[in-house]
Amino acid sequence: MRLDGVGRRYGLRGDWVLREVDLSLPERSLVRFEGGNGSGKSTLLRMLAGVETPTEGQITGRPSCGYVPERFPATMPLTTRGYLTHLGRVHGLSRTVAVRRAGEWLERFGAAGHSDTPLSELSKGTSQKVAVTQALMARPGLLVLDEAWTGLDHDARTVLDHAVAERVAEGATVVFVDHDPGRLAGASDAAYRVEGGRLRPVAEKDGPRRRGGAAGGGKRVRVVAEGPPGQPPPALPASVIAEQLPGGTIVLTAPVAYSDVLLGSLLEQNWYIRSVREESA
Ligand SMILES: Nc1ncnc2c1ncn2[C@@H]1O[C@H](COP(=O)(O)OP(=O)(O)OP(=O)(O)O)[C@@H](O)[C@H]1O
Repeated sequence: MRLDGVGRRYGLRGDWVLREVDLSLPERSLVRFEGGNGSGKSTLLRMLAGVETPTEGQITGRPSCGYVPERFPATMPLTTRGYLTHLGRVHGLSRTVAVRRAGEWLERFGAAGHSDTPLSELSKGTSQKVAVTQALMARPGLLVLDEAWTGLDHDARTVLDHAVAERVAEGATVVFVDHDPGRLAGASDAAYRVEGGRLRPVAEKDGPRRRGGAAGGGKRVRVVAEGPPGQPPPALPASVIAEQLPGGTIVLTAPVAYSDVLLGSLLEQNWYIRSVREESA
């Protein structure tokens, strides 16, 4: 997906919120946006999600998109299940698959007990779980998360971290804004700051340690694994470093957020895990 000369202002004579944004968002990558209040982060994410059109410039190559807006409009007269089934259908899922996926995600987020609750009666946190679920259900190629962790309890935040890692490992582009600078630390492949109506890359804080790396340190896991003869390692996000040793052994270092997904995909492809160790940043 690409942005070329993208700009946005509200109204014909309004000030430009953003201008001259040129940006490439590769597949299988996690990209962080930061900036002060009112700098234009949500405006940028709305354009990425396609719910708002740039005033100038072009966005091309947008894959199917799941979007968690900063404020979730829980005003429809539907139950959680009814709403998620409806949204799943909008995203092109069959009714059966939509019901199943909604159930699975609500279970993961610890909100399965609220399937029959009207949206208007949900607590703020549960409502946020529904907002995140509707974005994840259709396994989108682009996931846009605007402060999506806000309001979630600790366990649900961890589930969302893992869900992000799963999407990236499956080849999606995930873009996010979060007020916590430690969110998904070390896992981002790129980071940008919105300031003064412009977008600029954030310099790496930990040097050229990681290929494709970006801002943030963060804990990493080191996995030593042996693959079936001749089999290449699974496709991995750029923030996972793979070092191939003679004899089919591979040493992978990955952000902690990716550890479950990484181990899962190695085991699925019949790799033998020799050791897993946490490394400090
Ligand atoms: N629908 C709108 N109509 C007019 N102005 C808008 C609209 N949406 C956003 N703006 C203006 O655009 C600017 C950027 O807002 P935006 O919400 O994108 O910032 P943000 O970086 O996400 O802020 P925050 O961190 O506070 O959420 C602000 O000056 C805001 O007032």
